[in-house]
Amino acid sequence: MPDTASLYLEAPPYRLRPLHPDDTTAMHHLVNDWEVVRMLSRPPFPYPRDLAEDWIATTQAMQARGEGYHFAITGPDGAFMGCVGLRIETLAPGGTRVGQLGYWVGRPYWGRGIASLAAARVARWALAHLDIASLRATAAQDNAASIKVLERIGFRQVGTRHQSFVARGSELAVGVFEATRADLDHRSAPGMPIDAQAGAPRRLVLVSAAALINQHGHILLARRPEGKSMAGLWEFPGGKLEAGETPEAALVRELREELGLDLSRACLAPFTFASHAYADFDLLMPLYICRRWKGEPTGREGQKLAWVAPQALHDYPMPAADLPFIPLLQDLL
Ligand SMILES: Nc1nc2c([nH]c(=O)n2[C@H]2C[C@H](O)[C@@H](COP(=O)(O)OP(=O)(O)OP(=O)(O)O)O2)c(=O)[nH]1
Ligand SMILES: [Mg+2]
Repeated sequence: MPDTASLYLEAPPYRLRPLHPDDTTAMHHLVNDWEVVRMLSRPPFPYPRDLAEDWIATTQAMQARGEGYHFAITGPDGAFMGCVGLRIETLAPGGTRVGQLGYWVGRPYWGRGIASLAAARVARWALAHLDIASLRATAAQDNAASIKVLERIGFRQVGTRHQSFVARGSELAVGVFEATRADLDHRSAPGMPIDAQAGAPRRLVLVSAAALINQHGHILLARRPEGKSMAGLWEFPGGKLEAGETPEAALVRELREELGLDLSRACLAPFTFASHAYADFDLLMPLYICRRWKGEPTGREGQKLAWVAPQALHDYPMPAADLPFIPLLQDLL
């Protein structure tokens, strides 16, 4: 299940919301169009109204079971313009969960970048809130518009295969695309040109983080919220040092801002550090152990929190820099 109750998303100037039986007429009208249907794999042409009704019911059932999330794309006036959604699939070997993304926009609304906005919004939402490692999508090789959408929002083509297209009565070659959190992070900074940092010297980012340990020997992890880089990964609470701040002062401030905790620098015991080269910066991050604080940790920035037993740390996907911490914490505890 998503870790947020809200399935009402903004993708300005458009809005996304769960599909509802009242959408049947508008949806049937827009999908029953050869130019739309021929690019979709499953619907036949002509597209009967019953199928629109069934599909809406299916999306509601999938959502209730946590198997998929499908949204109506609506205009500022509430007009129904298309759909975007994903189905969660478990890849056979290893059981990795991925989201299979799909979307379509009705012909009257083509050419406004709606699919890109809506698909990017749902992709970021899904990686931040669902337990999935990455997103997949396919696009027929003759569907240049859809391929452009995927590339624009950060998907990479990882292969090709054949898929049956019912309306066209044949198997067609489709491109298989993938996007990880890192792929989307490089595209998601609003208003920032993708190549803005090309040629700039590498940045060193200093971050202080804490392993808060409770009386049961469990460690507090926080899920990075949507809108931050690496959204959806579980981290040790903390944050960047401000100019002139010591690592301990920064951590005391961050734990107050992020978790509402009151603690003294004397409660922070240096434990180890991470030094990791990310694609676009180098991270240097001391990790402190903390066993005493005042207050009950609460996710003040909307982040989900979890107290995790040392042996379960591997079940919480973490930023690459944190992985060496896991055996060290398991040894300590
Ligand atoms: N806090 C924290 N950050 C981590 C961990 N692992 C890891 O790679 N990082 C990275 C993610 C970010 O690039 C950076 C910390 O940035 P942040 O976004 O939390 O910084 P902040 O709390 O100061 O937040 P902001 O004001 O910059 O939004 O360090 C971790 O375990 N804890
Ligand atoms: Mg932080």
